[in-house]
Amino acid sequence: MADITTNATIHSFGGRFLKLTHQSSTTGGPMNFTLFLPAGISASDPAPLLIYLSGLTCTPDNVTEKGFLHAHAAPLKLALLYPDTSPRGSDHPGEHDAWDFGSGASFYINATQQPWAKNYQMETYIADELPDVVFSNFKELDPKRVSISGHSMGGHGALTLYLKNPGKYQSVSAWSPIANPSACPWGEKAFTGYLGKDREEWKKHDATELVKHWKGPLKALLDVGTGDNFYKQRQLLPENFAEAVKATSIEGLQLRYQEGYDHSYFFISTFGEDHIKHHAKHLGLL
Ligand SMILES: N[C@@H](CCC(=O)N[C@@H](CS)C(=O)NCC(=O)O)C(=O)O
Repeated sequence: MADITTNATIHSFGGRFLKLTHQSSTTGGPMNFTLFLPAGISASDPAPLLIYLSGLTCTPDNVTEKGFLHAHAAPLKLALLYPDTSPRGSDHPGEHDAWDFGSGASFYINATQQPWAKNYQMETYIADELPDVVFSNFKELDPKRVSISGHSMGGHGALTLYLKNPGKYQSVSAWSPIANPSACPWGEKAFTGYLGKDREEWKKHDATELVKHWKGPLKALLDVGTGDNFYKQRQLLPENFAEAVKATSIEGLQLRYQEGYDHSYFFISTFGEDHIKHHAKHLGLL
């Protein structure tokens, strides 16, 4: 593990969290991520991997400490990868001033506008570089069985990476995803800053637009809380995604509205078991 630093090893539910840092060639600096390795996996019996992309303001610690996804993943021998939400080593003008843009708010896209284009290359980082680093260093993980999930901005990341890369992920799930970023204030701000003003470019990074071109079943589980203030403020727009799917012949979307639940990790942890089982089924564990 020459190019990865282990900052902490934490035992939980029979497995281990590894809090790790590596030097990324894609983002040009140090990147943190956390890996959960269940007990009883080995190079001869490798575990599939579920990637979880976090939401605005988060580091890998929020889900590690409050998501409890690993409690359900451990007995199924499903490994979990929690990447960071943006590069951390830079200091562009305004990068740390707002909680919904810049650090902690990459939107998991490759920025084309300066200065962000220099290192906010999170799509390539999450889709290509980080899995390569993980699978080359952890032979107890199976590179052929990978699924993706996320929360809020991370739900947008999970849906768009799944839709942009047919066959790369076995299944997708999201809690409270930003499902139509071109049409909500968070997405408009981020896409203008990272991609510029051309709304045609935005469509390439918007799940509600991308899904119109999807072929085959979706293998998607989405949960949204009806008590979520960001849902009420029309930042998430899952209904637009559902309408886009309905206009096609695509099957396999499970969109559930959970009465009274908010945007927090109380919501994520409550439905974590359902999401883990959804992925476990598509990854051949159930
Ligand atoms: N900072 C924002 C809230 C940001 C927020 O809710 N972030 C979500 C993701 S979109 C989150 O998971 N926050 C971290 C946490 O709850 O642990 C505010 O004050 O309204």
